[in-house]
Amino acid sequence: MIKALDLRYLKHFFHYASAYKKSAAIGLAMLPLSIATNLLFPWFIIKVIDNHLAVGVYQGLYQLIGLLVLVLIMNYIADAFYSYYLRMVGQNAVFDMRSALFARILKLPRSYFDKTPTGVTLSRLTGDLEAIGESFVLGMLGLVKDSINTVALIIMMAFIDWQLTLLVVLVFPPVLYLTNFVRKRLRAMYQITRSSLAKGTGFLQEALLGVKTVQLYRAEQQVEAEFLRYTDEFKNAQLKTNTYDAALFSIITGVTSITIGLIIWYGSGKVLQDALTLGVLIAFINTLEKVFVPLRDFTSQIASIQRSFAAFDHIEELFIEPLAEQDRVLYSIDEVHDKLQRFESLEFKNVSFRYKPGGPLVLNNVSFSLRQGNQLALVGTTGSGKSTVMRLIAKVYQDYDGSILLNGLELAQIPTDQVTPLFSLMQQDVFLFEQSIGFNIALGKEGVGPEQIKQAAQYVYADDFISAQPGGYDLQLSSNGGNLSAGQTQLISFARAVAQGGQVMMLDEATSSVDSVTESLIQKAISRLFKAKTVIAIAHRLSTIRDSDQILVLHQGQIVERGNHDQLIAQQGVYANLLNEIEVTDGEANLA
Ligand SMILES: Nc1ncnc2c1ncn2[C@@H]1O[C@H](COP(=O)(O)OP(=O)(O)OP(=O)(O)O)[C@@H](O)[C@H]1O
Repeated sequence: MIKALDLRYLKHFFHYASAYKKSAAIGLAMLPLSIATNLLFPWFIIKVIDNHLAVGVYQGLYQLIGLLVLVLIMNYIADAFYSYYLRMVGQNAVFDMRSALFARILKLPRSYFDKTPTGVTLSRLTGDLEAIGESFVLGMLGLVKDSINTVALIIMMAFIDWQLTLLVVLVFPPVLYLTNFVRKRLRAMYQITRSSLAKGTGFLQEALLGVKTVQLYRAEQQVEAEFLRYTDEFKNAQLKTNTYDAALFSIITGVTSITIGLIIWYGSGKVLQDALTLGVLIAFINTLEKVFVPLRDFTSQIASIQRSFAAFDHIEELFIEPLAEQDRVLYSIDEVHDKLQRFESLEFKNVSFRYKPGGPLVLNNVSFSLRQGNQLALVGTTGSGKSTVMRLIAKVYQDYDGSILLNGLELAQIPTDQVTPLFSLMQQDVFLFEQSIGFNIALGKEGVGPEQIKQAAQYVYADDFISAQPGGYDLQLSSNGGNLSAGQTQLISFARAVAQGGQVMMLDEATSSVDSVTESLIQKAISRLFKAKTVIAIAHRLSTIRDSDQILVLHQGQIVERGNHDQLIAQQGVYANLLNEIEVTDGEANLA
């Protein structure tokens, strides 16, 4: 009943469960005990009725009942241990799977995050894994125990009376056919519920992250309507699955009742003809309940397992999503380690790039070079490809055409962890975690102590404002630096880049204007960096551009002009036009 495809999904689950073999062994060892004690029960009924009650012999009856109670207690204990240990294994496996998946997600390439909404990934790690922990583990435990119990009980019933057993067994094929029929529809429905739940969670997360914007623009009703659209999809799919579940449950219950009625009718006739003892008939009816209850439960167990297979589908997608450096031919660390101790040069040779196969060319035949100690500015209209150049250097995307040489080595073939220490990046769209200022400055740099954090902040003139905060470097930031001004956020981003300690500073200058005091601090920090480091800057400030050795003017992914400020002004081309469009703020010019 479980397809080969499904078994492939289970591979990961069993891999993680195999770490808990001991507990699994204890749990499984309880199964034979549970089944044996279960089988003994009808035997006791036959003995009590036929040897004692029906013939009026009380001698030995109490001992028999005592034994019966003992067997029942053992049955309960075996069942409890079976569930406890195997559930523990299941939950531990799910816990380990979540940790492994989270670690894996952190290593996925940016293209994965481009195509997958955050909420979808979030719901994989929460809802889908919970579905596996609950639906799969509990469903499986019940299914395994009930299946073995049912087969054992049927064999025992056949020994007691094969004709009555045949009557029972004849009902099985249509019941199983029906179960399978509904099961297929249920699986499709569970797919829809799980993916609409994921989309809804994604939307919820985005709306909560952007709640300040929603309130500011009075977009509450619009956002609420959108959320209802997602919940409606989920609700409708859920209602359909409930209908299938309920239909299946009542059909099986009906079939059970009819079969029990037939057995009573047929069995009573045999008892009256002395072809069957009363004890056997009562034991038979009692056992029948034990066979049909699991048969009925099979459907809900299977439904539960179906639910988890939809979740396994999603989890498997995460397991097979290629990692950033998977299947790439890389230099060995020994080959490149010594060559990358110092930044010497970076060269783009006819580099072209598209974000998606078949998508538009975002960089088209870009060539330039940068030597140690130089400052390179990238300017151009919005969408011209400036950030893309930075992303390629930072190895955020690696599938470029042409060649990018770092110290003469092909960038795509250098393991990322050998490249990143050379570069420090100051992002325009900085993300600050709800942690201390110190944590945010030292992000990703283990071993950076308070002294170095302070030095980094001093370097970019951020120390004064940080020290003036209540708690100083220990001030806890609210969501994405909500308790800081835009300028302060930029200064922290700047300090973060300096704390990274890279030899090449990549600056993605913010376009948003800040107050004049912060602006002058940023200017001072940039000119300090220009004197000390190799810099690649996406430049919007005229001062940054003017101080650069080389300016590349990008337009629709191509370098249309290059040179220093004076040379480009003299050309009276695109650059000069761009400068004409500048917005003059407080005597300082910014390129839009
Ligand atoms: N993740 C992405 N997936 C697909 N296309 C993208 C992606 N990121 C950027 N683009 C596209 O690539 C082009 C260049 O984008 P890029 O961010 O490099 O421009 P930019 O010059 O830095 O612009 P800006 O000055 O506005 O930041 C744009 O047309 C943009 O729409």
